[in-house]
Amino acid sequence: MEGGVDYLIDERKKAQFDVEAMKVAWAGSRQAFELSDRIAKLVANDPIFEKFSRPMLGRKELFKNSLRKVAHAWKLIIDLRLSEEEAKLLRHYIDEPAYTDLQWEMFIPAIEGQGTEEQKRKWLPLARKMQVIGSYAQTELGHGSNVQGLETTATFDPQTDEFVIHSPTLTSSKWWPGGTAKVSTHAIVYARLILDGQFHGVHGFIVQLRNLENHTPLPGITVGDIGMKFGNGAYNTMDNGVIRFNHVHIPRNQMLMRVSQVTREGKFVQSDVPRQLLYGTMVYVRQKIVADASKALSRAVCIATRYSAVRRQFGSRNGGPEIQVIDYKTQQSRLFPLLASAYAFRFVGEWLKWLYTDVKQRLEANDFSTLPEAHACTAGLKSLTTSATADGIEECRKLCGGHGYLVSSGIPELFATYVPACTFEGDNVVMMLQVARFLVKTVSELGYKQPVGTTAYMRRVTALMQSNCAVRTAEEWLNPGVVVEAFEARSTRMAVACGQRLAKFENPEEGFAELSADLVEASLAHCQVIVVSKFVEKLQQEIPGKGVKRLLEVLFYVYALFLLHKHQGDFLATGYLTPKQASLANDQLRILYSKVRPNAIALVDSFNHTDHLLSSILGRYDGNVYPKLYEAAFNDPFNDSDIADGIHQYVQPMLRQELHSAKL
Ligand SMILES: CCCCCCCC/C=C\CCC/C=C/C(=O)SCCNC(=O)CCNC(=O)[C@H](O)C(C)(C)COP(=O)(O)OP(=O)(O)OC[C@H]1O[C@@H](n2cnc3c(N)ncnc32)[C@H](O)[C@@H]1OP(=O)(O)O
Ligand SMILES: Cc1cc2nc3c(=O)[nH]c(=O)nc-3n(C[C@H](O)[C@H](O)[C@H](O)COP(=O)(O)OP(=O)(O)OC[C@H]3O[C@@H](n4cnc5c(N)ncnc54)[C@H](O)[C@@H]3O)c2cc1C
Repeated sequence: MEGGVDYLIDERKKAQFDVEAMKVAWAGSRQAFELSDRIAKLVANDPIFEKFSRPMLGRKELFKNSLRKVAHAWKLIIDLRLSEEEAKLLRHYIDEPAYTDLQWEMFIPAIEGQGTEEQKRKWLPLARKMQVIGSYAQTELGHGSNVQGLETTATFDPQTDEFVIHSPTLTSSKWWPGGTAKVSTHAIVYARLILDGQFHGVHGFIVQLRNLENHTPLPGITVGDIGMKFGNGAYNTMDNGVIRFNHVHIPRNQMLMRVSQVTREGKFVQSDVPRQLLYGTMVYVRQKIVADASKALSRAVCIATRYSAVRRQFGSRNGGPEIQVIDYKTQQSRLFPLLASAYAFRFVGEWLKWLYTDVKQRLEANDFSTLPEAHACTAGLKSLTTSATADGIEECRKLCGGHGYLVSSGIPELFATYVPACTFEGDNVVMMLQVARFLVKTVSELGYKQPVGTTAYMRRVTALMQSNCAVRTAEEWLNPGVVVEAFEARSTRMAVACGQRLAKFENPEEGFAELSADLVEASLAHCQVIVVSKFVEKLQQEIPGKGVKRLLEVLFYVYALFLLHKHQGDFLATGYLTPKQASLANDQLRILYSKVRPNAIALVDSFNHTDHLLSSILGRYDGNVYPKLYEAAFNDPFNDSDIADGIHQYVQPMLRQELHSAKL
């Protein structure tokens, strides 16, 4: 048999649940499913959005092609009168990082969150109609994580009622802002506010970068691209830029002034709004990144699962077919936890979106009480989900053996595009240290203040510190209460232990720095409590469709017990579990894998990914892998001719022993 078509047809027949209903559960609602299905097909059927050849293009061609796609998408948005939600889905399915990501996900949200009503009235309509194109210029050559360490200055000139934006050093050059090198006409530039020689913190300023008529940089602005990034194609469709300002004047009313204001006289006015709101755009994007993690992980898992069902190695009996690699327990123990993680991240992403919407409404009404919790959750979950997704994509590559390394598997480009998510919008370790600050504070207040929100479980600190797990059989692990309590006890014990060790330091900041590696582990444990609990909350809702809830329960246990197995050192060291109980959890995990196995293909079909989005021969819906791999090899432009450029010049002289006289 040449291809794998028959394997996937048989696999689909094994499903023990209603795949169409699972698609709805994955999408969140029937309406969400229909919307995204419609937009996915719109993109897949439009030849302008073709992306298979992307990794073969040179940088300039790649970039120009990306500009063409954006322009075509904008035309579709106008012609088809797409809503903002549909337009966002369109960008997602086009699947190409571009300046519009910054426009819609950073520039506009920054003005919405940090601008005054007057500023919003002026700038938002222009930006929403794409009459100005904006980016987010915070990071500099010398500082990214340490925002308070930024060096760009914004000095108020009372004579002209303007700010003077200046890059005083090489390291103050803005470095990384996407969309900036070649496209954006404006940027939100973060700079140190200087009034009458005094520093008043870092603030955001709307700075025009280019002439709107001819697109040339304005006087005093030096701008360019920072160079090729990791991987071919991938993030190289984006023009990440460097900007240097030489005393650039902007009107006073272009400082984003919701948090603090500068008066005509040059006086600094601090409103009741906390200064952390200046970081609000990052909170918004971190939440988006969490919601997006399941999309990226599910793509890789879909490819690896379909291919694992097609691929056969060893074990042929009496000349019969060999074993499908998906039937190897080792393959299942690597693949199925990732499949379960995709579902777990989907549900926690949905919850975080809800949390963010709630916080946003509160902030608009000047209620800042839930901001610290929102910051800790978005920072921690951004770190947890992106690290797990990046590692998961790479694991999927290995699960596909040698063919996974081919660009046509779709995995290398997915990995290269995804992996910077571990760094941008806050380095993942730096983000976990923010969670650690929040946890340390929570633990130190336990005696007199009831923890709320995602730390509410720590109200039961005494029970969680003293009681131990009661599981006696592998079957007893199939109880959501038992599983969640194990995660809560481990997290509480790790956080309290950190708190006790910190208390021994005279200088708390010194202690925090010394114990930071342990604090990051405690923060991860807390974030895992959130993911596990939100999965359970999802299962408590009504989930229609034959067998859908049962399968989601199986995936929940796979996710949680896999984590328990992976981190069993923590569970044992904190004394909540015995080695016997940890081993029983692992026994249960093996049983769960065999429950996932017949449903594996149907579970990845439920993501409803089009072949266009996957852009993968290994992950094709029809499983027709081998003929298509063979065909793609010979369609590669490198195979246009049997004799490659350079053969006559460099190889033939060697073969003929004529290298001494060859012109090299
Ligand atoms: C492939 C995935 C695709 C997903 C698609 C999504 C959309 C795509 C859109 C665009 C593509 C991405 C482009 C990338 C853009 C960028 O990367 S922009 C730059 C991002 N930069 C960062 O994230 C910098 C990280 N650093 C910081 O956030 C901060 O500097 C800090 C590390 C938090 C430290 O700040 P600072 O020194 O000022 O603060 P502290 O003294 O530590 O803390 C003071 C108190 O403030 C609290 N805090 C900090 N941050 C926040 C916040 N954001 N909100 C609320 N509160 C905050 C902190 O906890 C302290 O509180 P405490 O005093 O009570 O302890
Ligand atoms: C593809 C991409 C797109 C980007 N787009 C934008 C954009 O549009 N706009 C923008 O402004 N920026 C953008 N950035 C920049 C990005 O936000 C920063 O790179 C990021 O915030 C990390 O900061 P850094 O580079 O300074 O890392 P660093 O902080 O220098 O990190 C280096 C190492 O130091 C460690 N470290 C740093 N501080 C601490 C600490 N306190 N404790 C322990 N360890 C620490 C980190 O964990 C890391 O291992 C982009 C970056 C990338 C890769």
